[in-house]
Amino acid sequence: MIIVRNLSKSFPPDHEILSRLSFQADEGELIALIGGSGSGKTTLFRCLSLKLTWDEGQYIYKGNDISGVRGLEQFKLRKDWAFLEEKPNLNPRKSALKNVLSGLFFHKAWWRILSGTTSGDDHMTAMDYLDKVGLLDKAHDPVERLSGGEKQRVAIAKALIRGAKVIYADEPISGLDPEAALRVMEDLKEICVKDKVTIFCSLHQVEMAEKFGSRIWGLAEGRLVVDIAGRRLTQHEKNLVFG
Ligand SMILES: Nc1ncnc2c1ncn2[C@@H]1O[C@H](COP(=O)(O)OP(=O)(O)OP(=O)(O)O)[C@@H](O)[C@H]1O
Repeated sequence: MIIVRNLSKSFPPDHEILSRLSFQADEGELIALIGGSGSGKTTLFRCLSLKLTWDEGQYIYKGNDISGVRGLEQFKLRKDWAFLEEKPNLNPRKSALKNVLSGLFFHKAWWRILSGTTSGDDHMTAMDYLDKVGLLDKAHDPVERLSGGEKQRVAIAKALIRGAKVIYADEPISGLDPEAALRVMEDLKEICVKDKVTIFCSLHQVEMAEKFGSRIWGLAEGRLVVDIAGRRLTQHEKNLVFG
């Protein structure tokens, strides 16, 4: 589904962050990305979601070479992708339901956008996605009253209602208590398996990567030093990633 060859990215004046990365990611995979602080995990996700331009490299998505796409083509592609930030990008004063529905903005008829109305079908679909992430009973609560893990799960439901085929989750469980972290990871895993969404998930906790990753990538000094099927890492592999 995604093939990348020789992706490089530097920041001025001469700070190379990603160095000739090559990999493949298939539909329905949960790729757990581990690496020390500053190893380039966020930069990699921002490059893959075309939020950052690439210095070099070839990018194949669903069989099409999208290296260097711009403008409308880039906009269309980005509709396939969702970016989950460590602090979810939600409107705190609006309800969980309204936040999920806002994911449909680009799918709505113009008159519904202007009138601020929602169809019954959209409403039911949003409720279905909230149910999927276990938040049906919080649908009408303002997001500012939800816990960190619940906010993250609202963001997941919003990504799903948009029809995201690929989700970049940048440290989605950072700062969550163990139980909330587990629930977020279980939701992400389930949508990989059931909805065949491909998820890239950066994590600081190696055990979470081992438990949930169908693949584990390790990034160190701009290079992909580990690329294995999900399992316990050997001490040697941990040393490669964390030094
Ligand atoms: N816009 C930018 N301009 C210059 N340098 C940047 C920019 N964005 C990131 N960097 C640098 O790139 C390096 C990698 O940053 P990045 O945020 O990708 O790392 P990370 O692995 O996600 O780190 P962490 O785990 O701490 O979040 C860091 O040294 C950072 O300072």
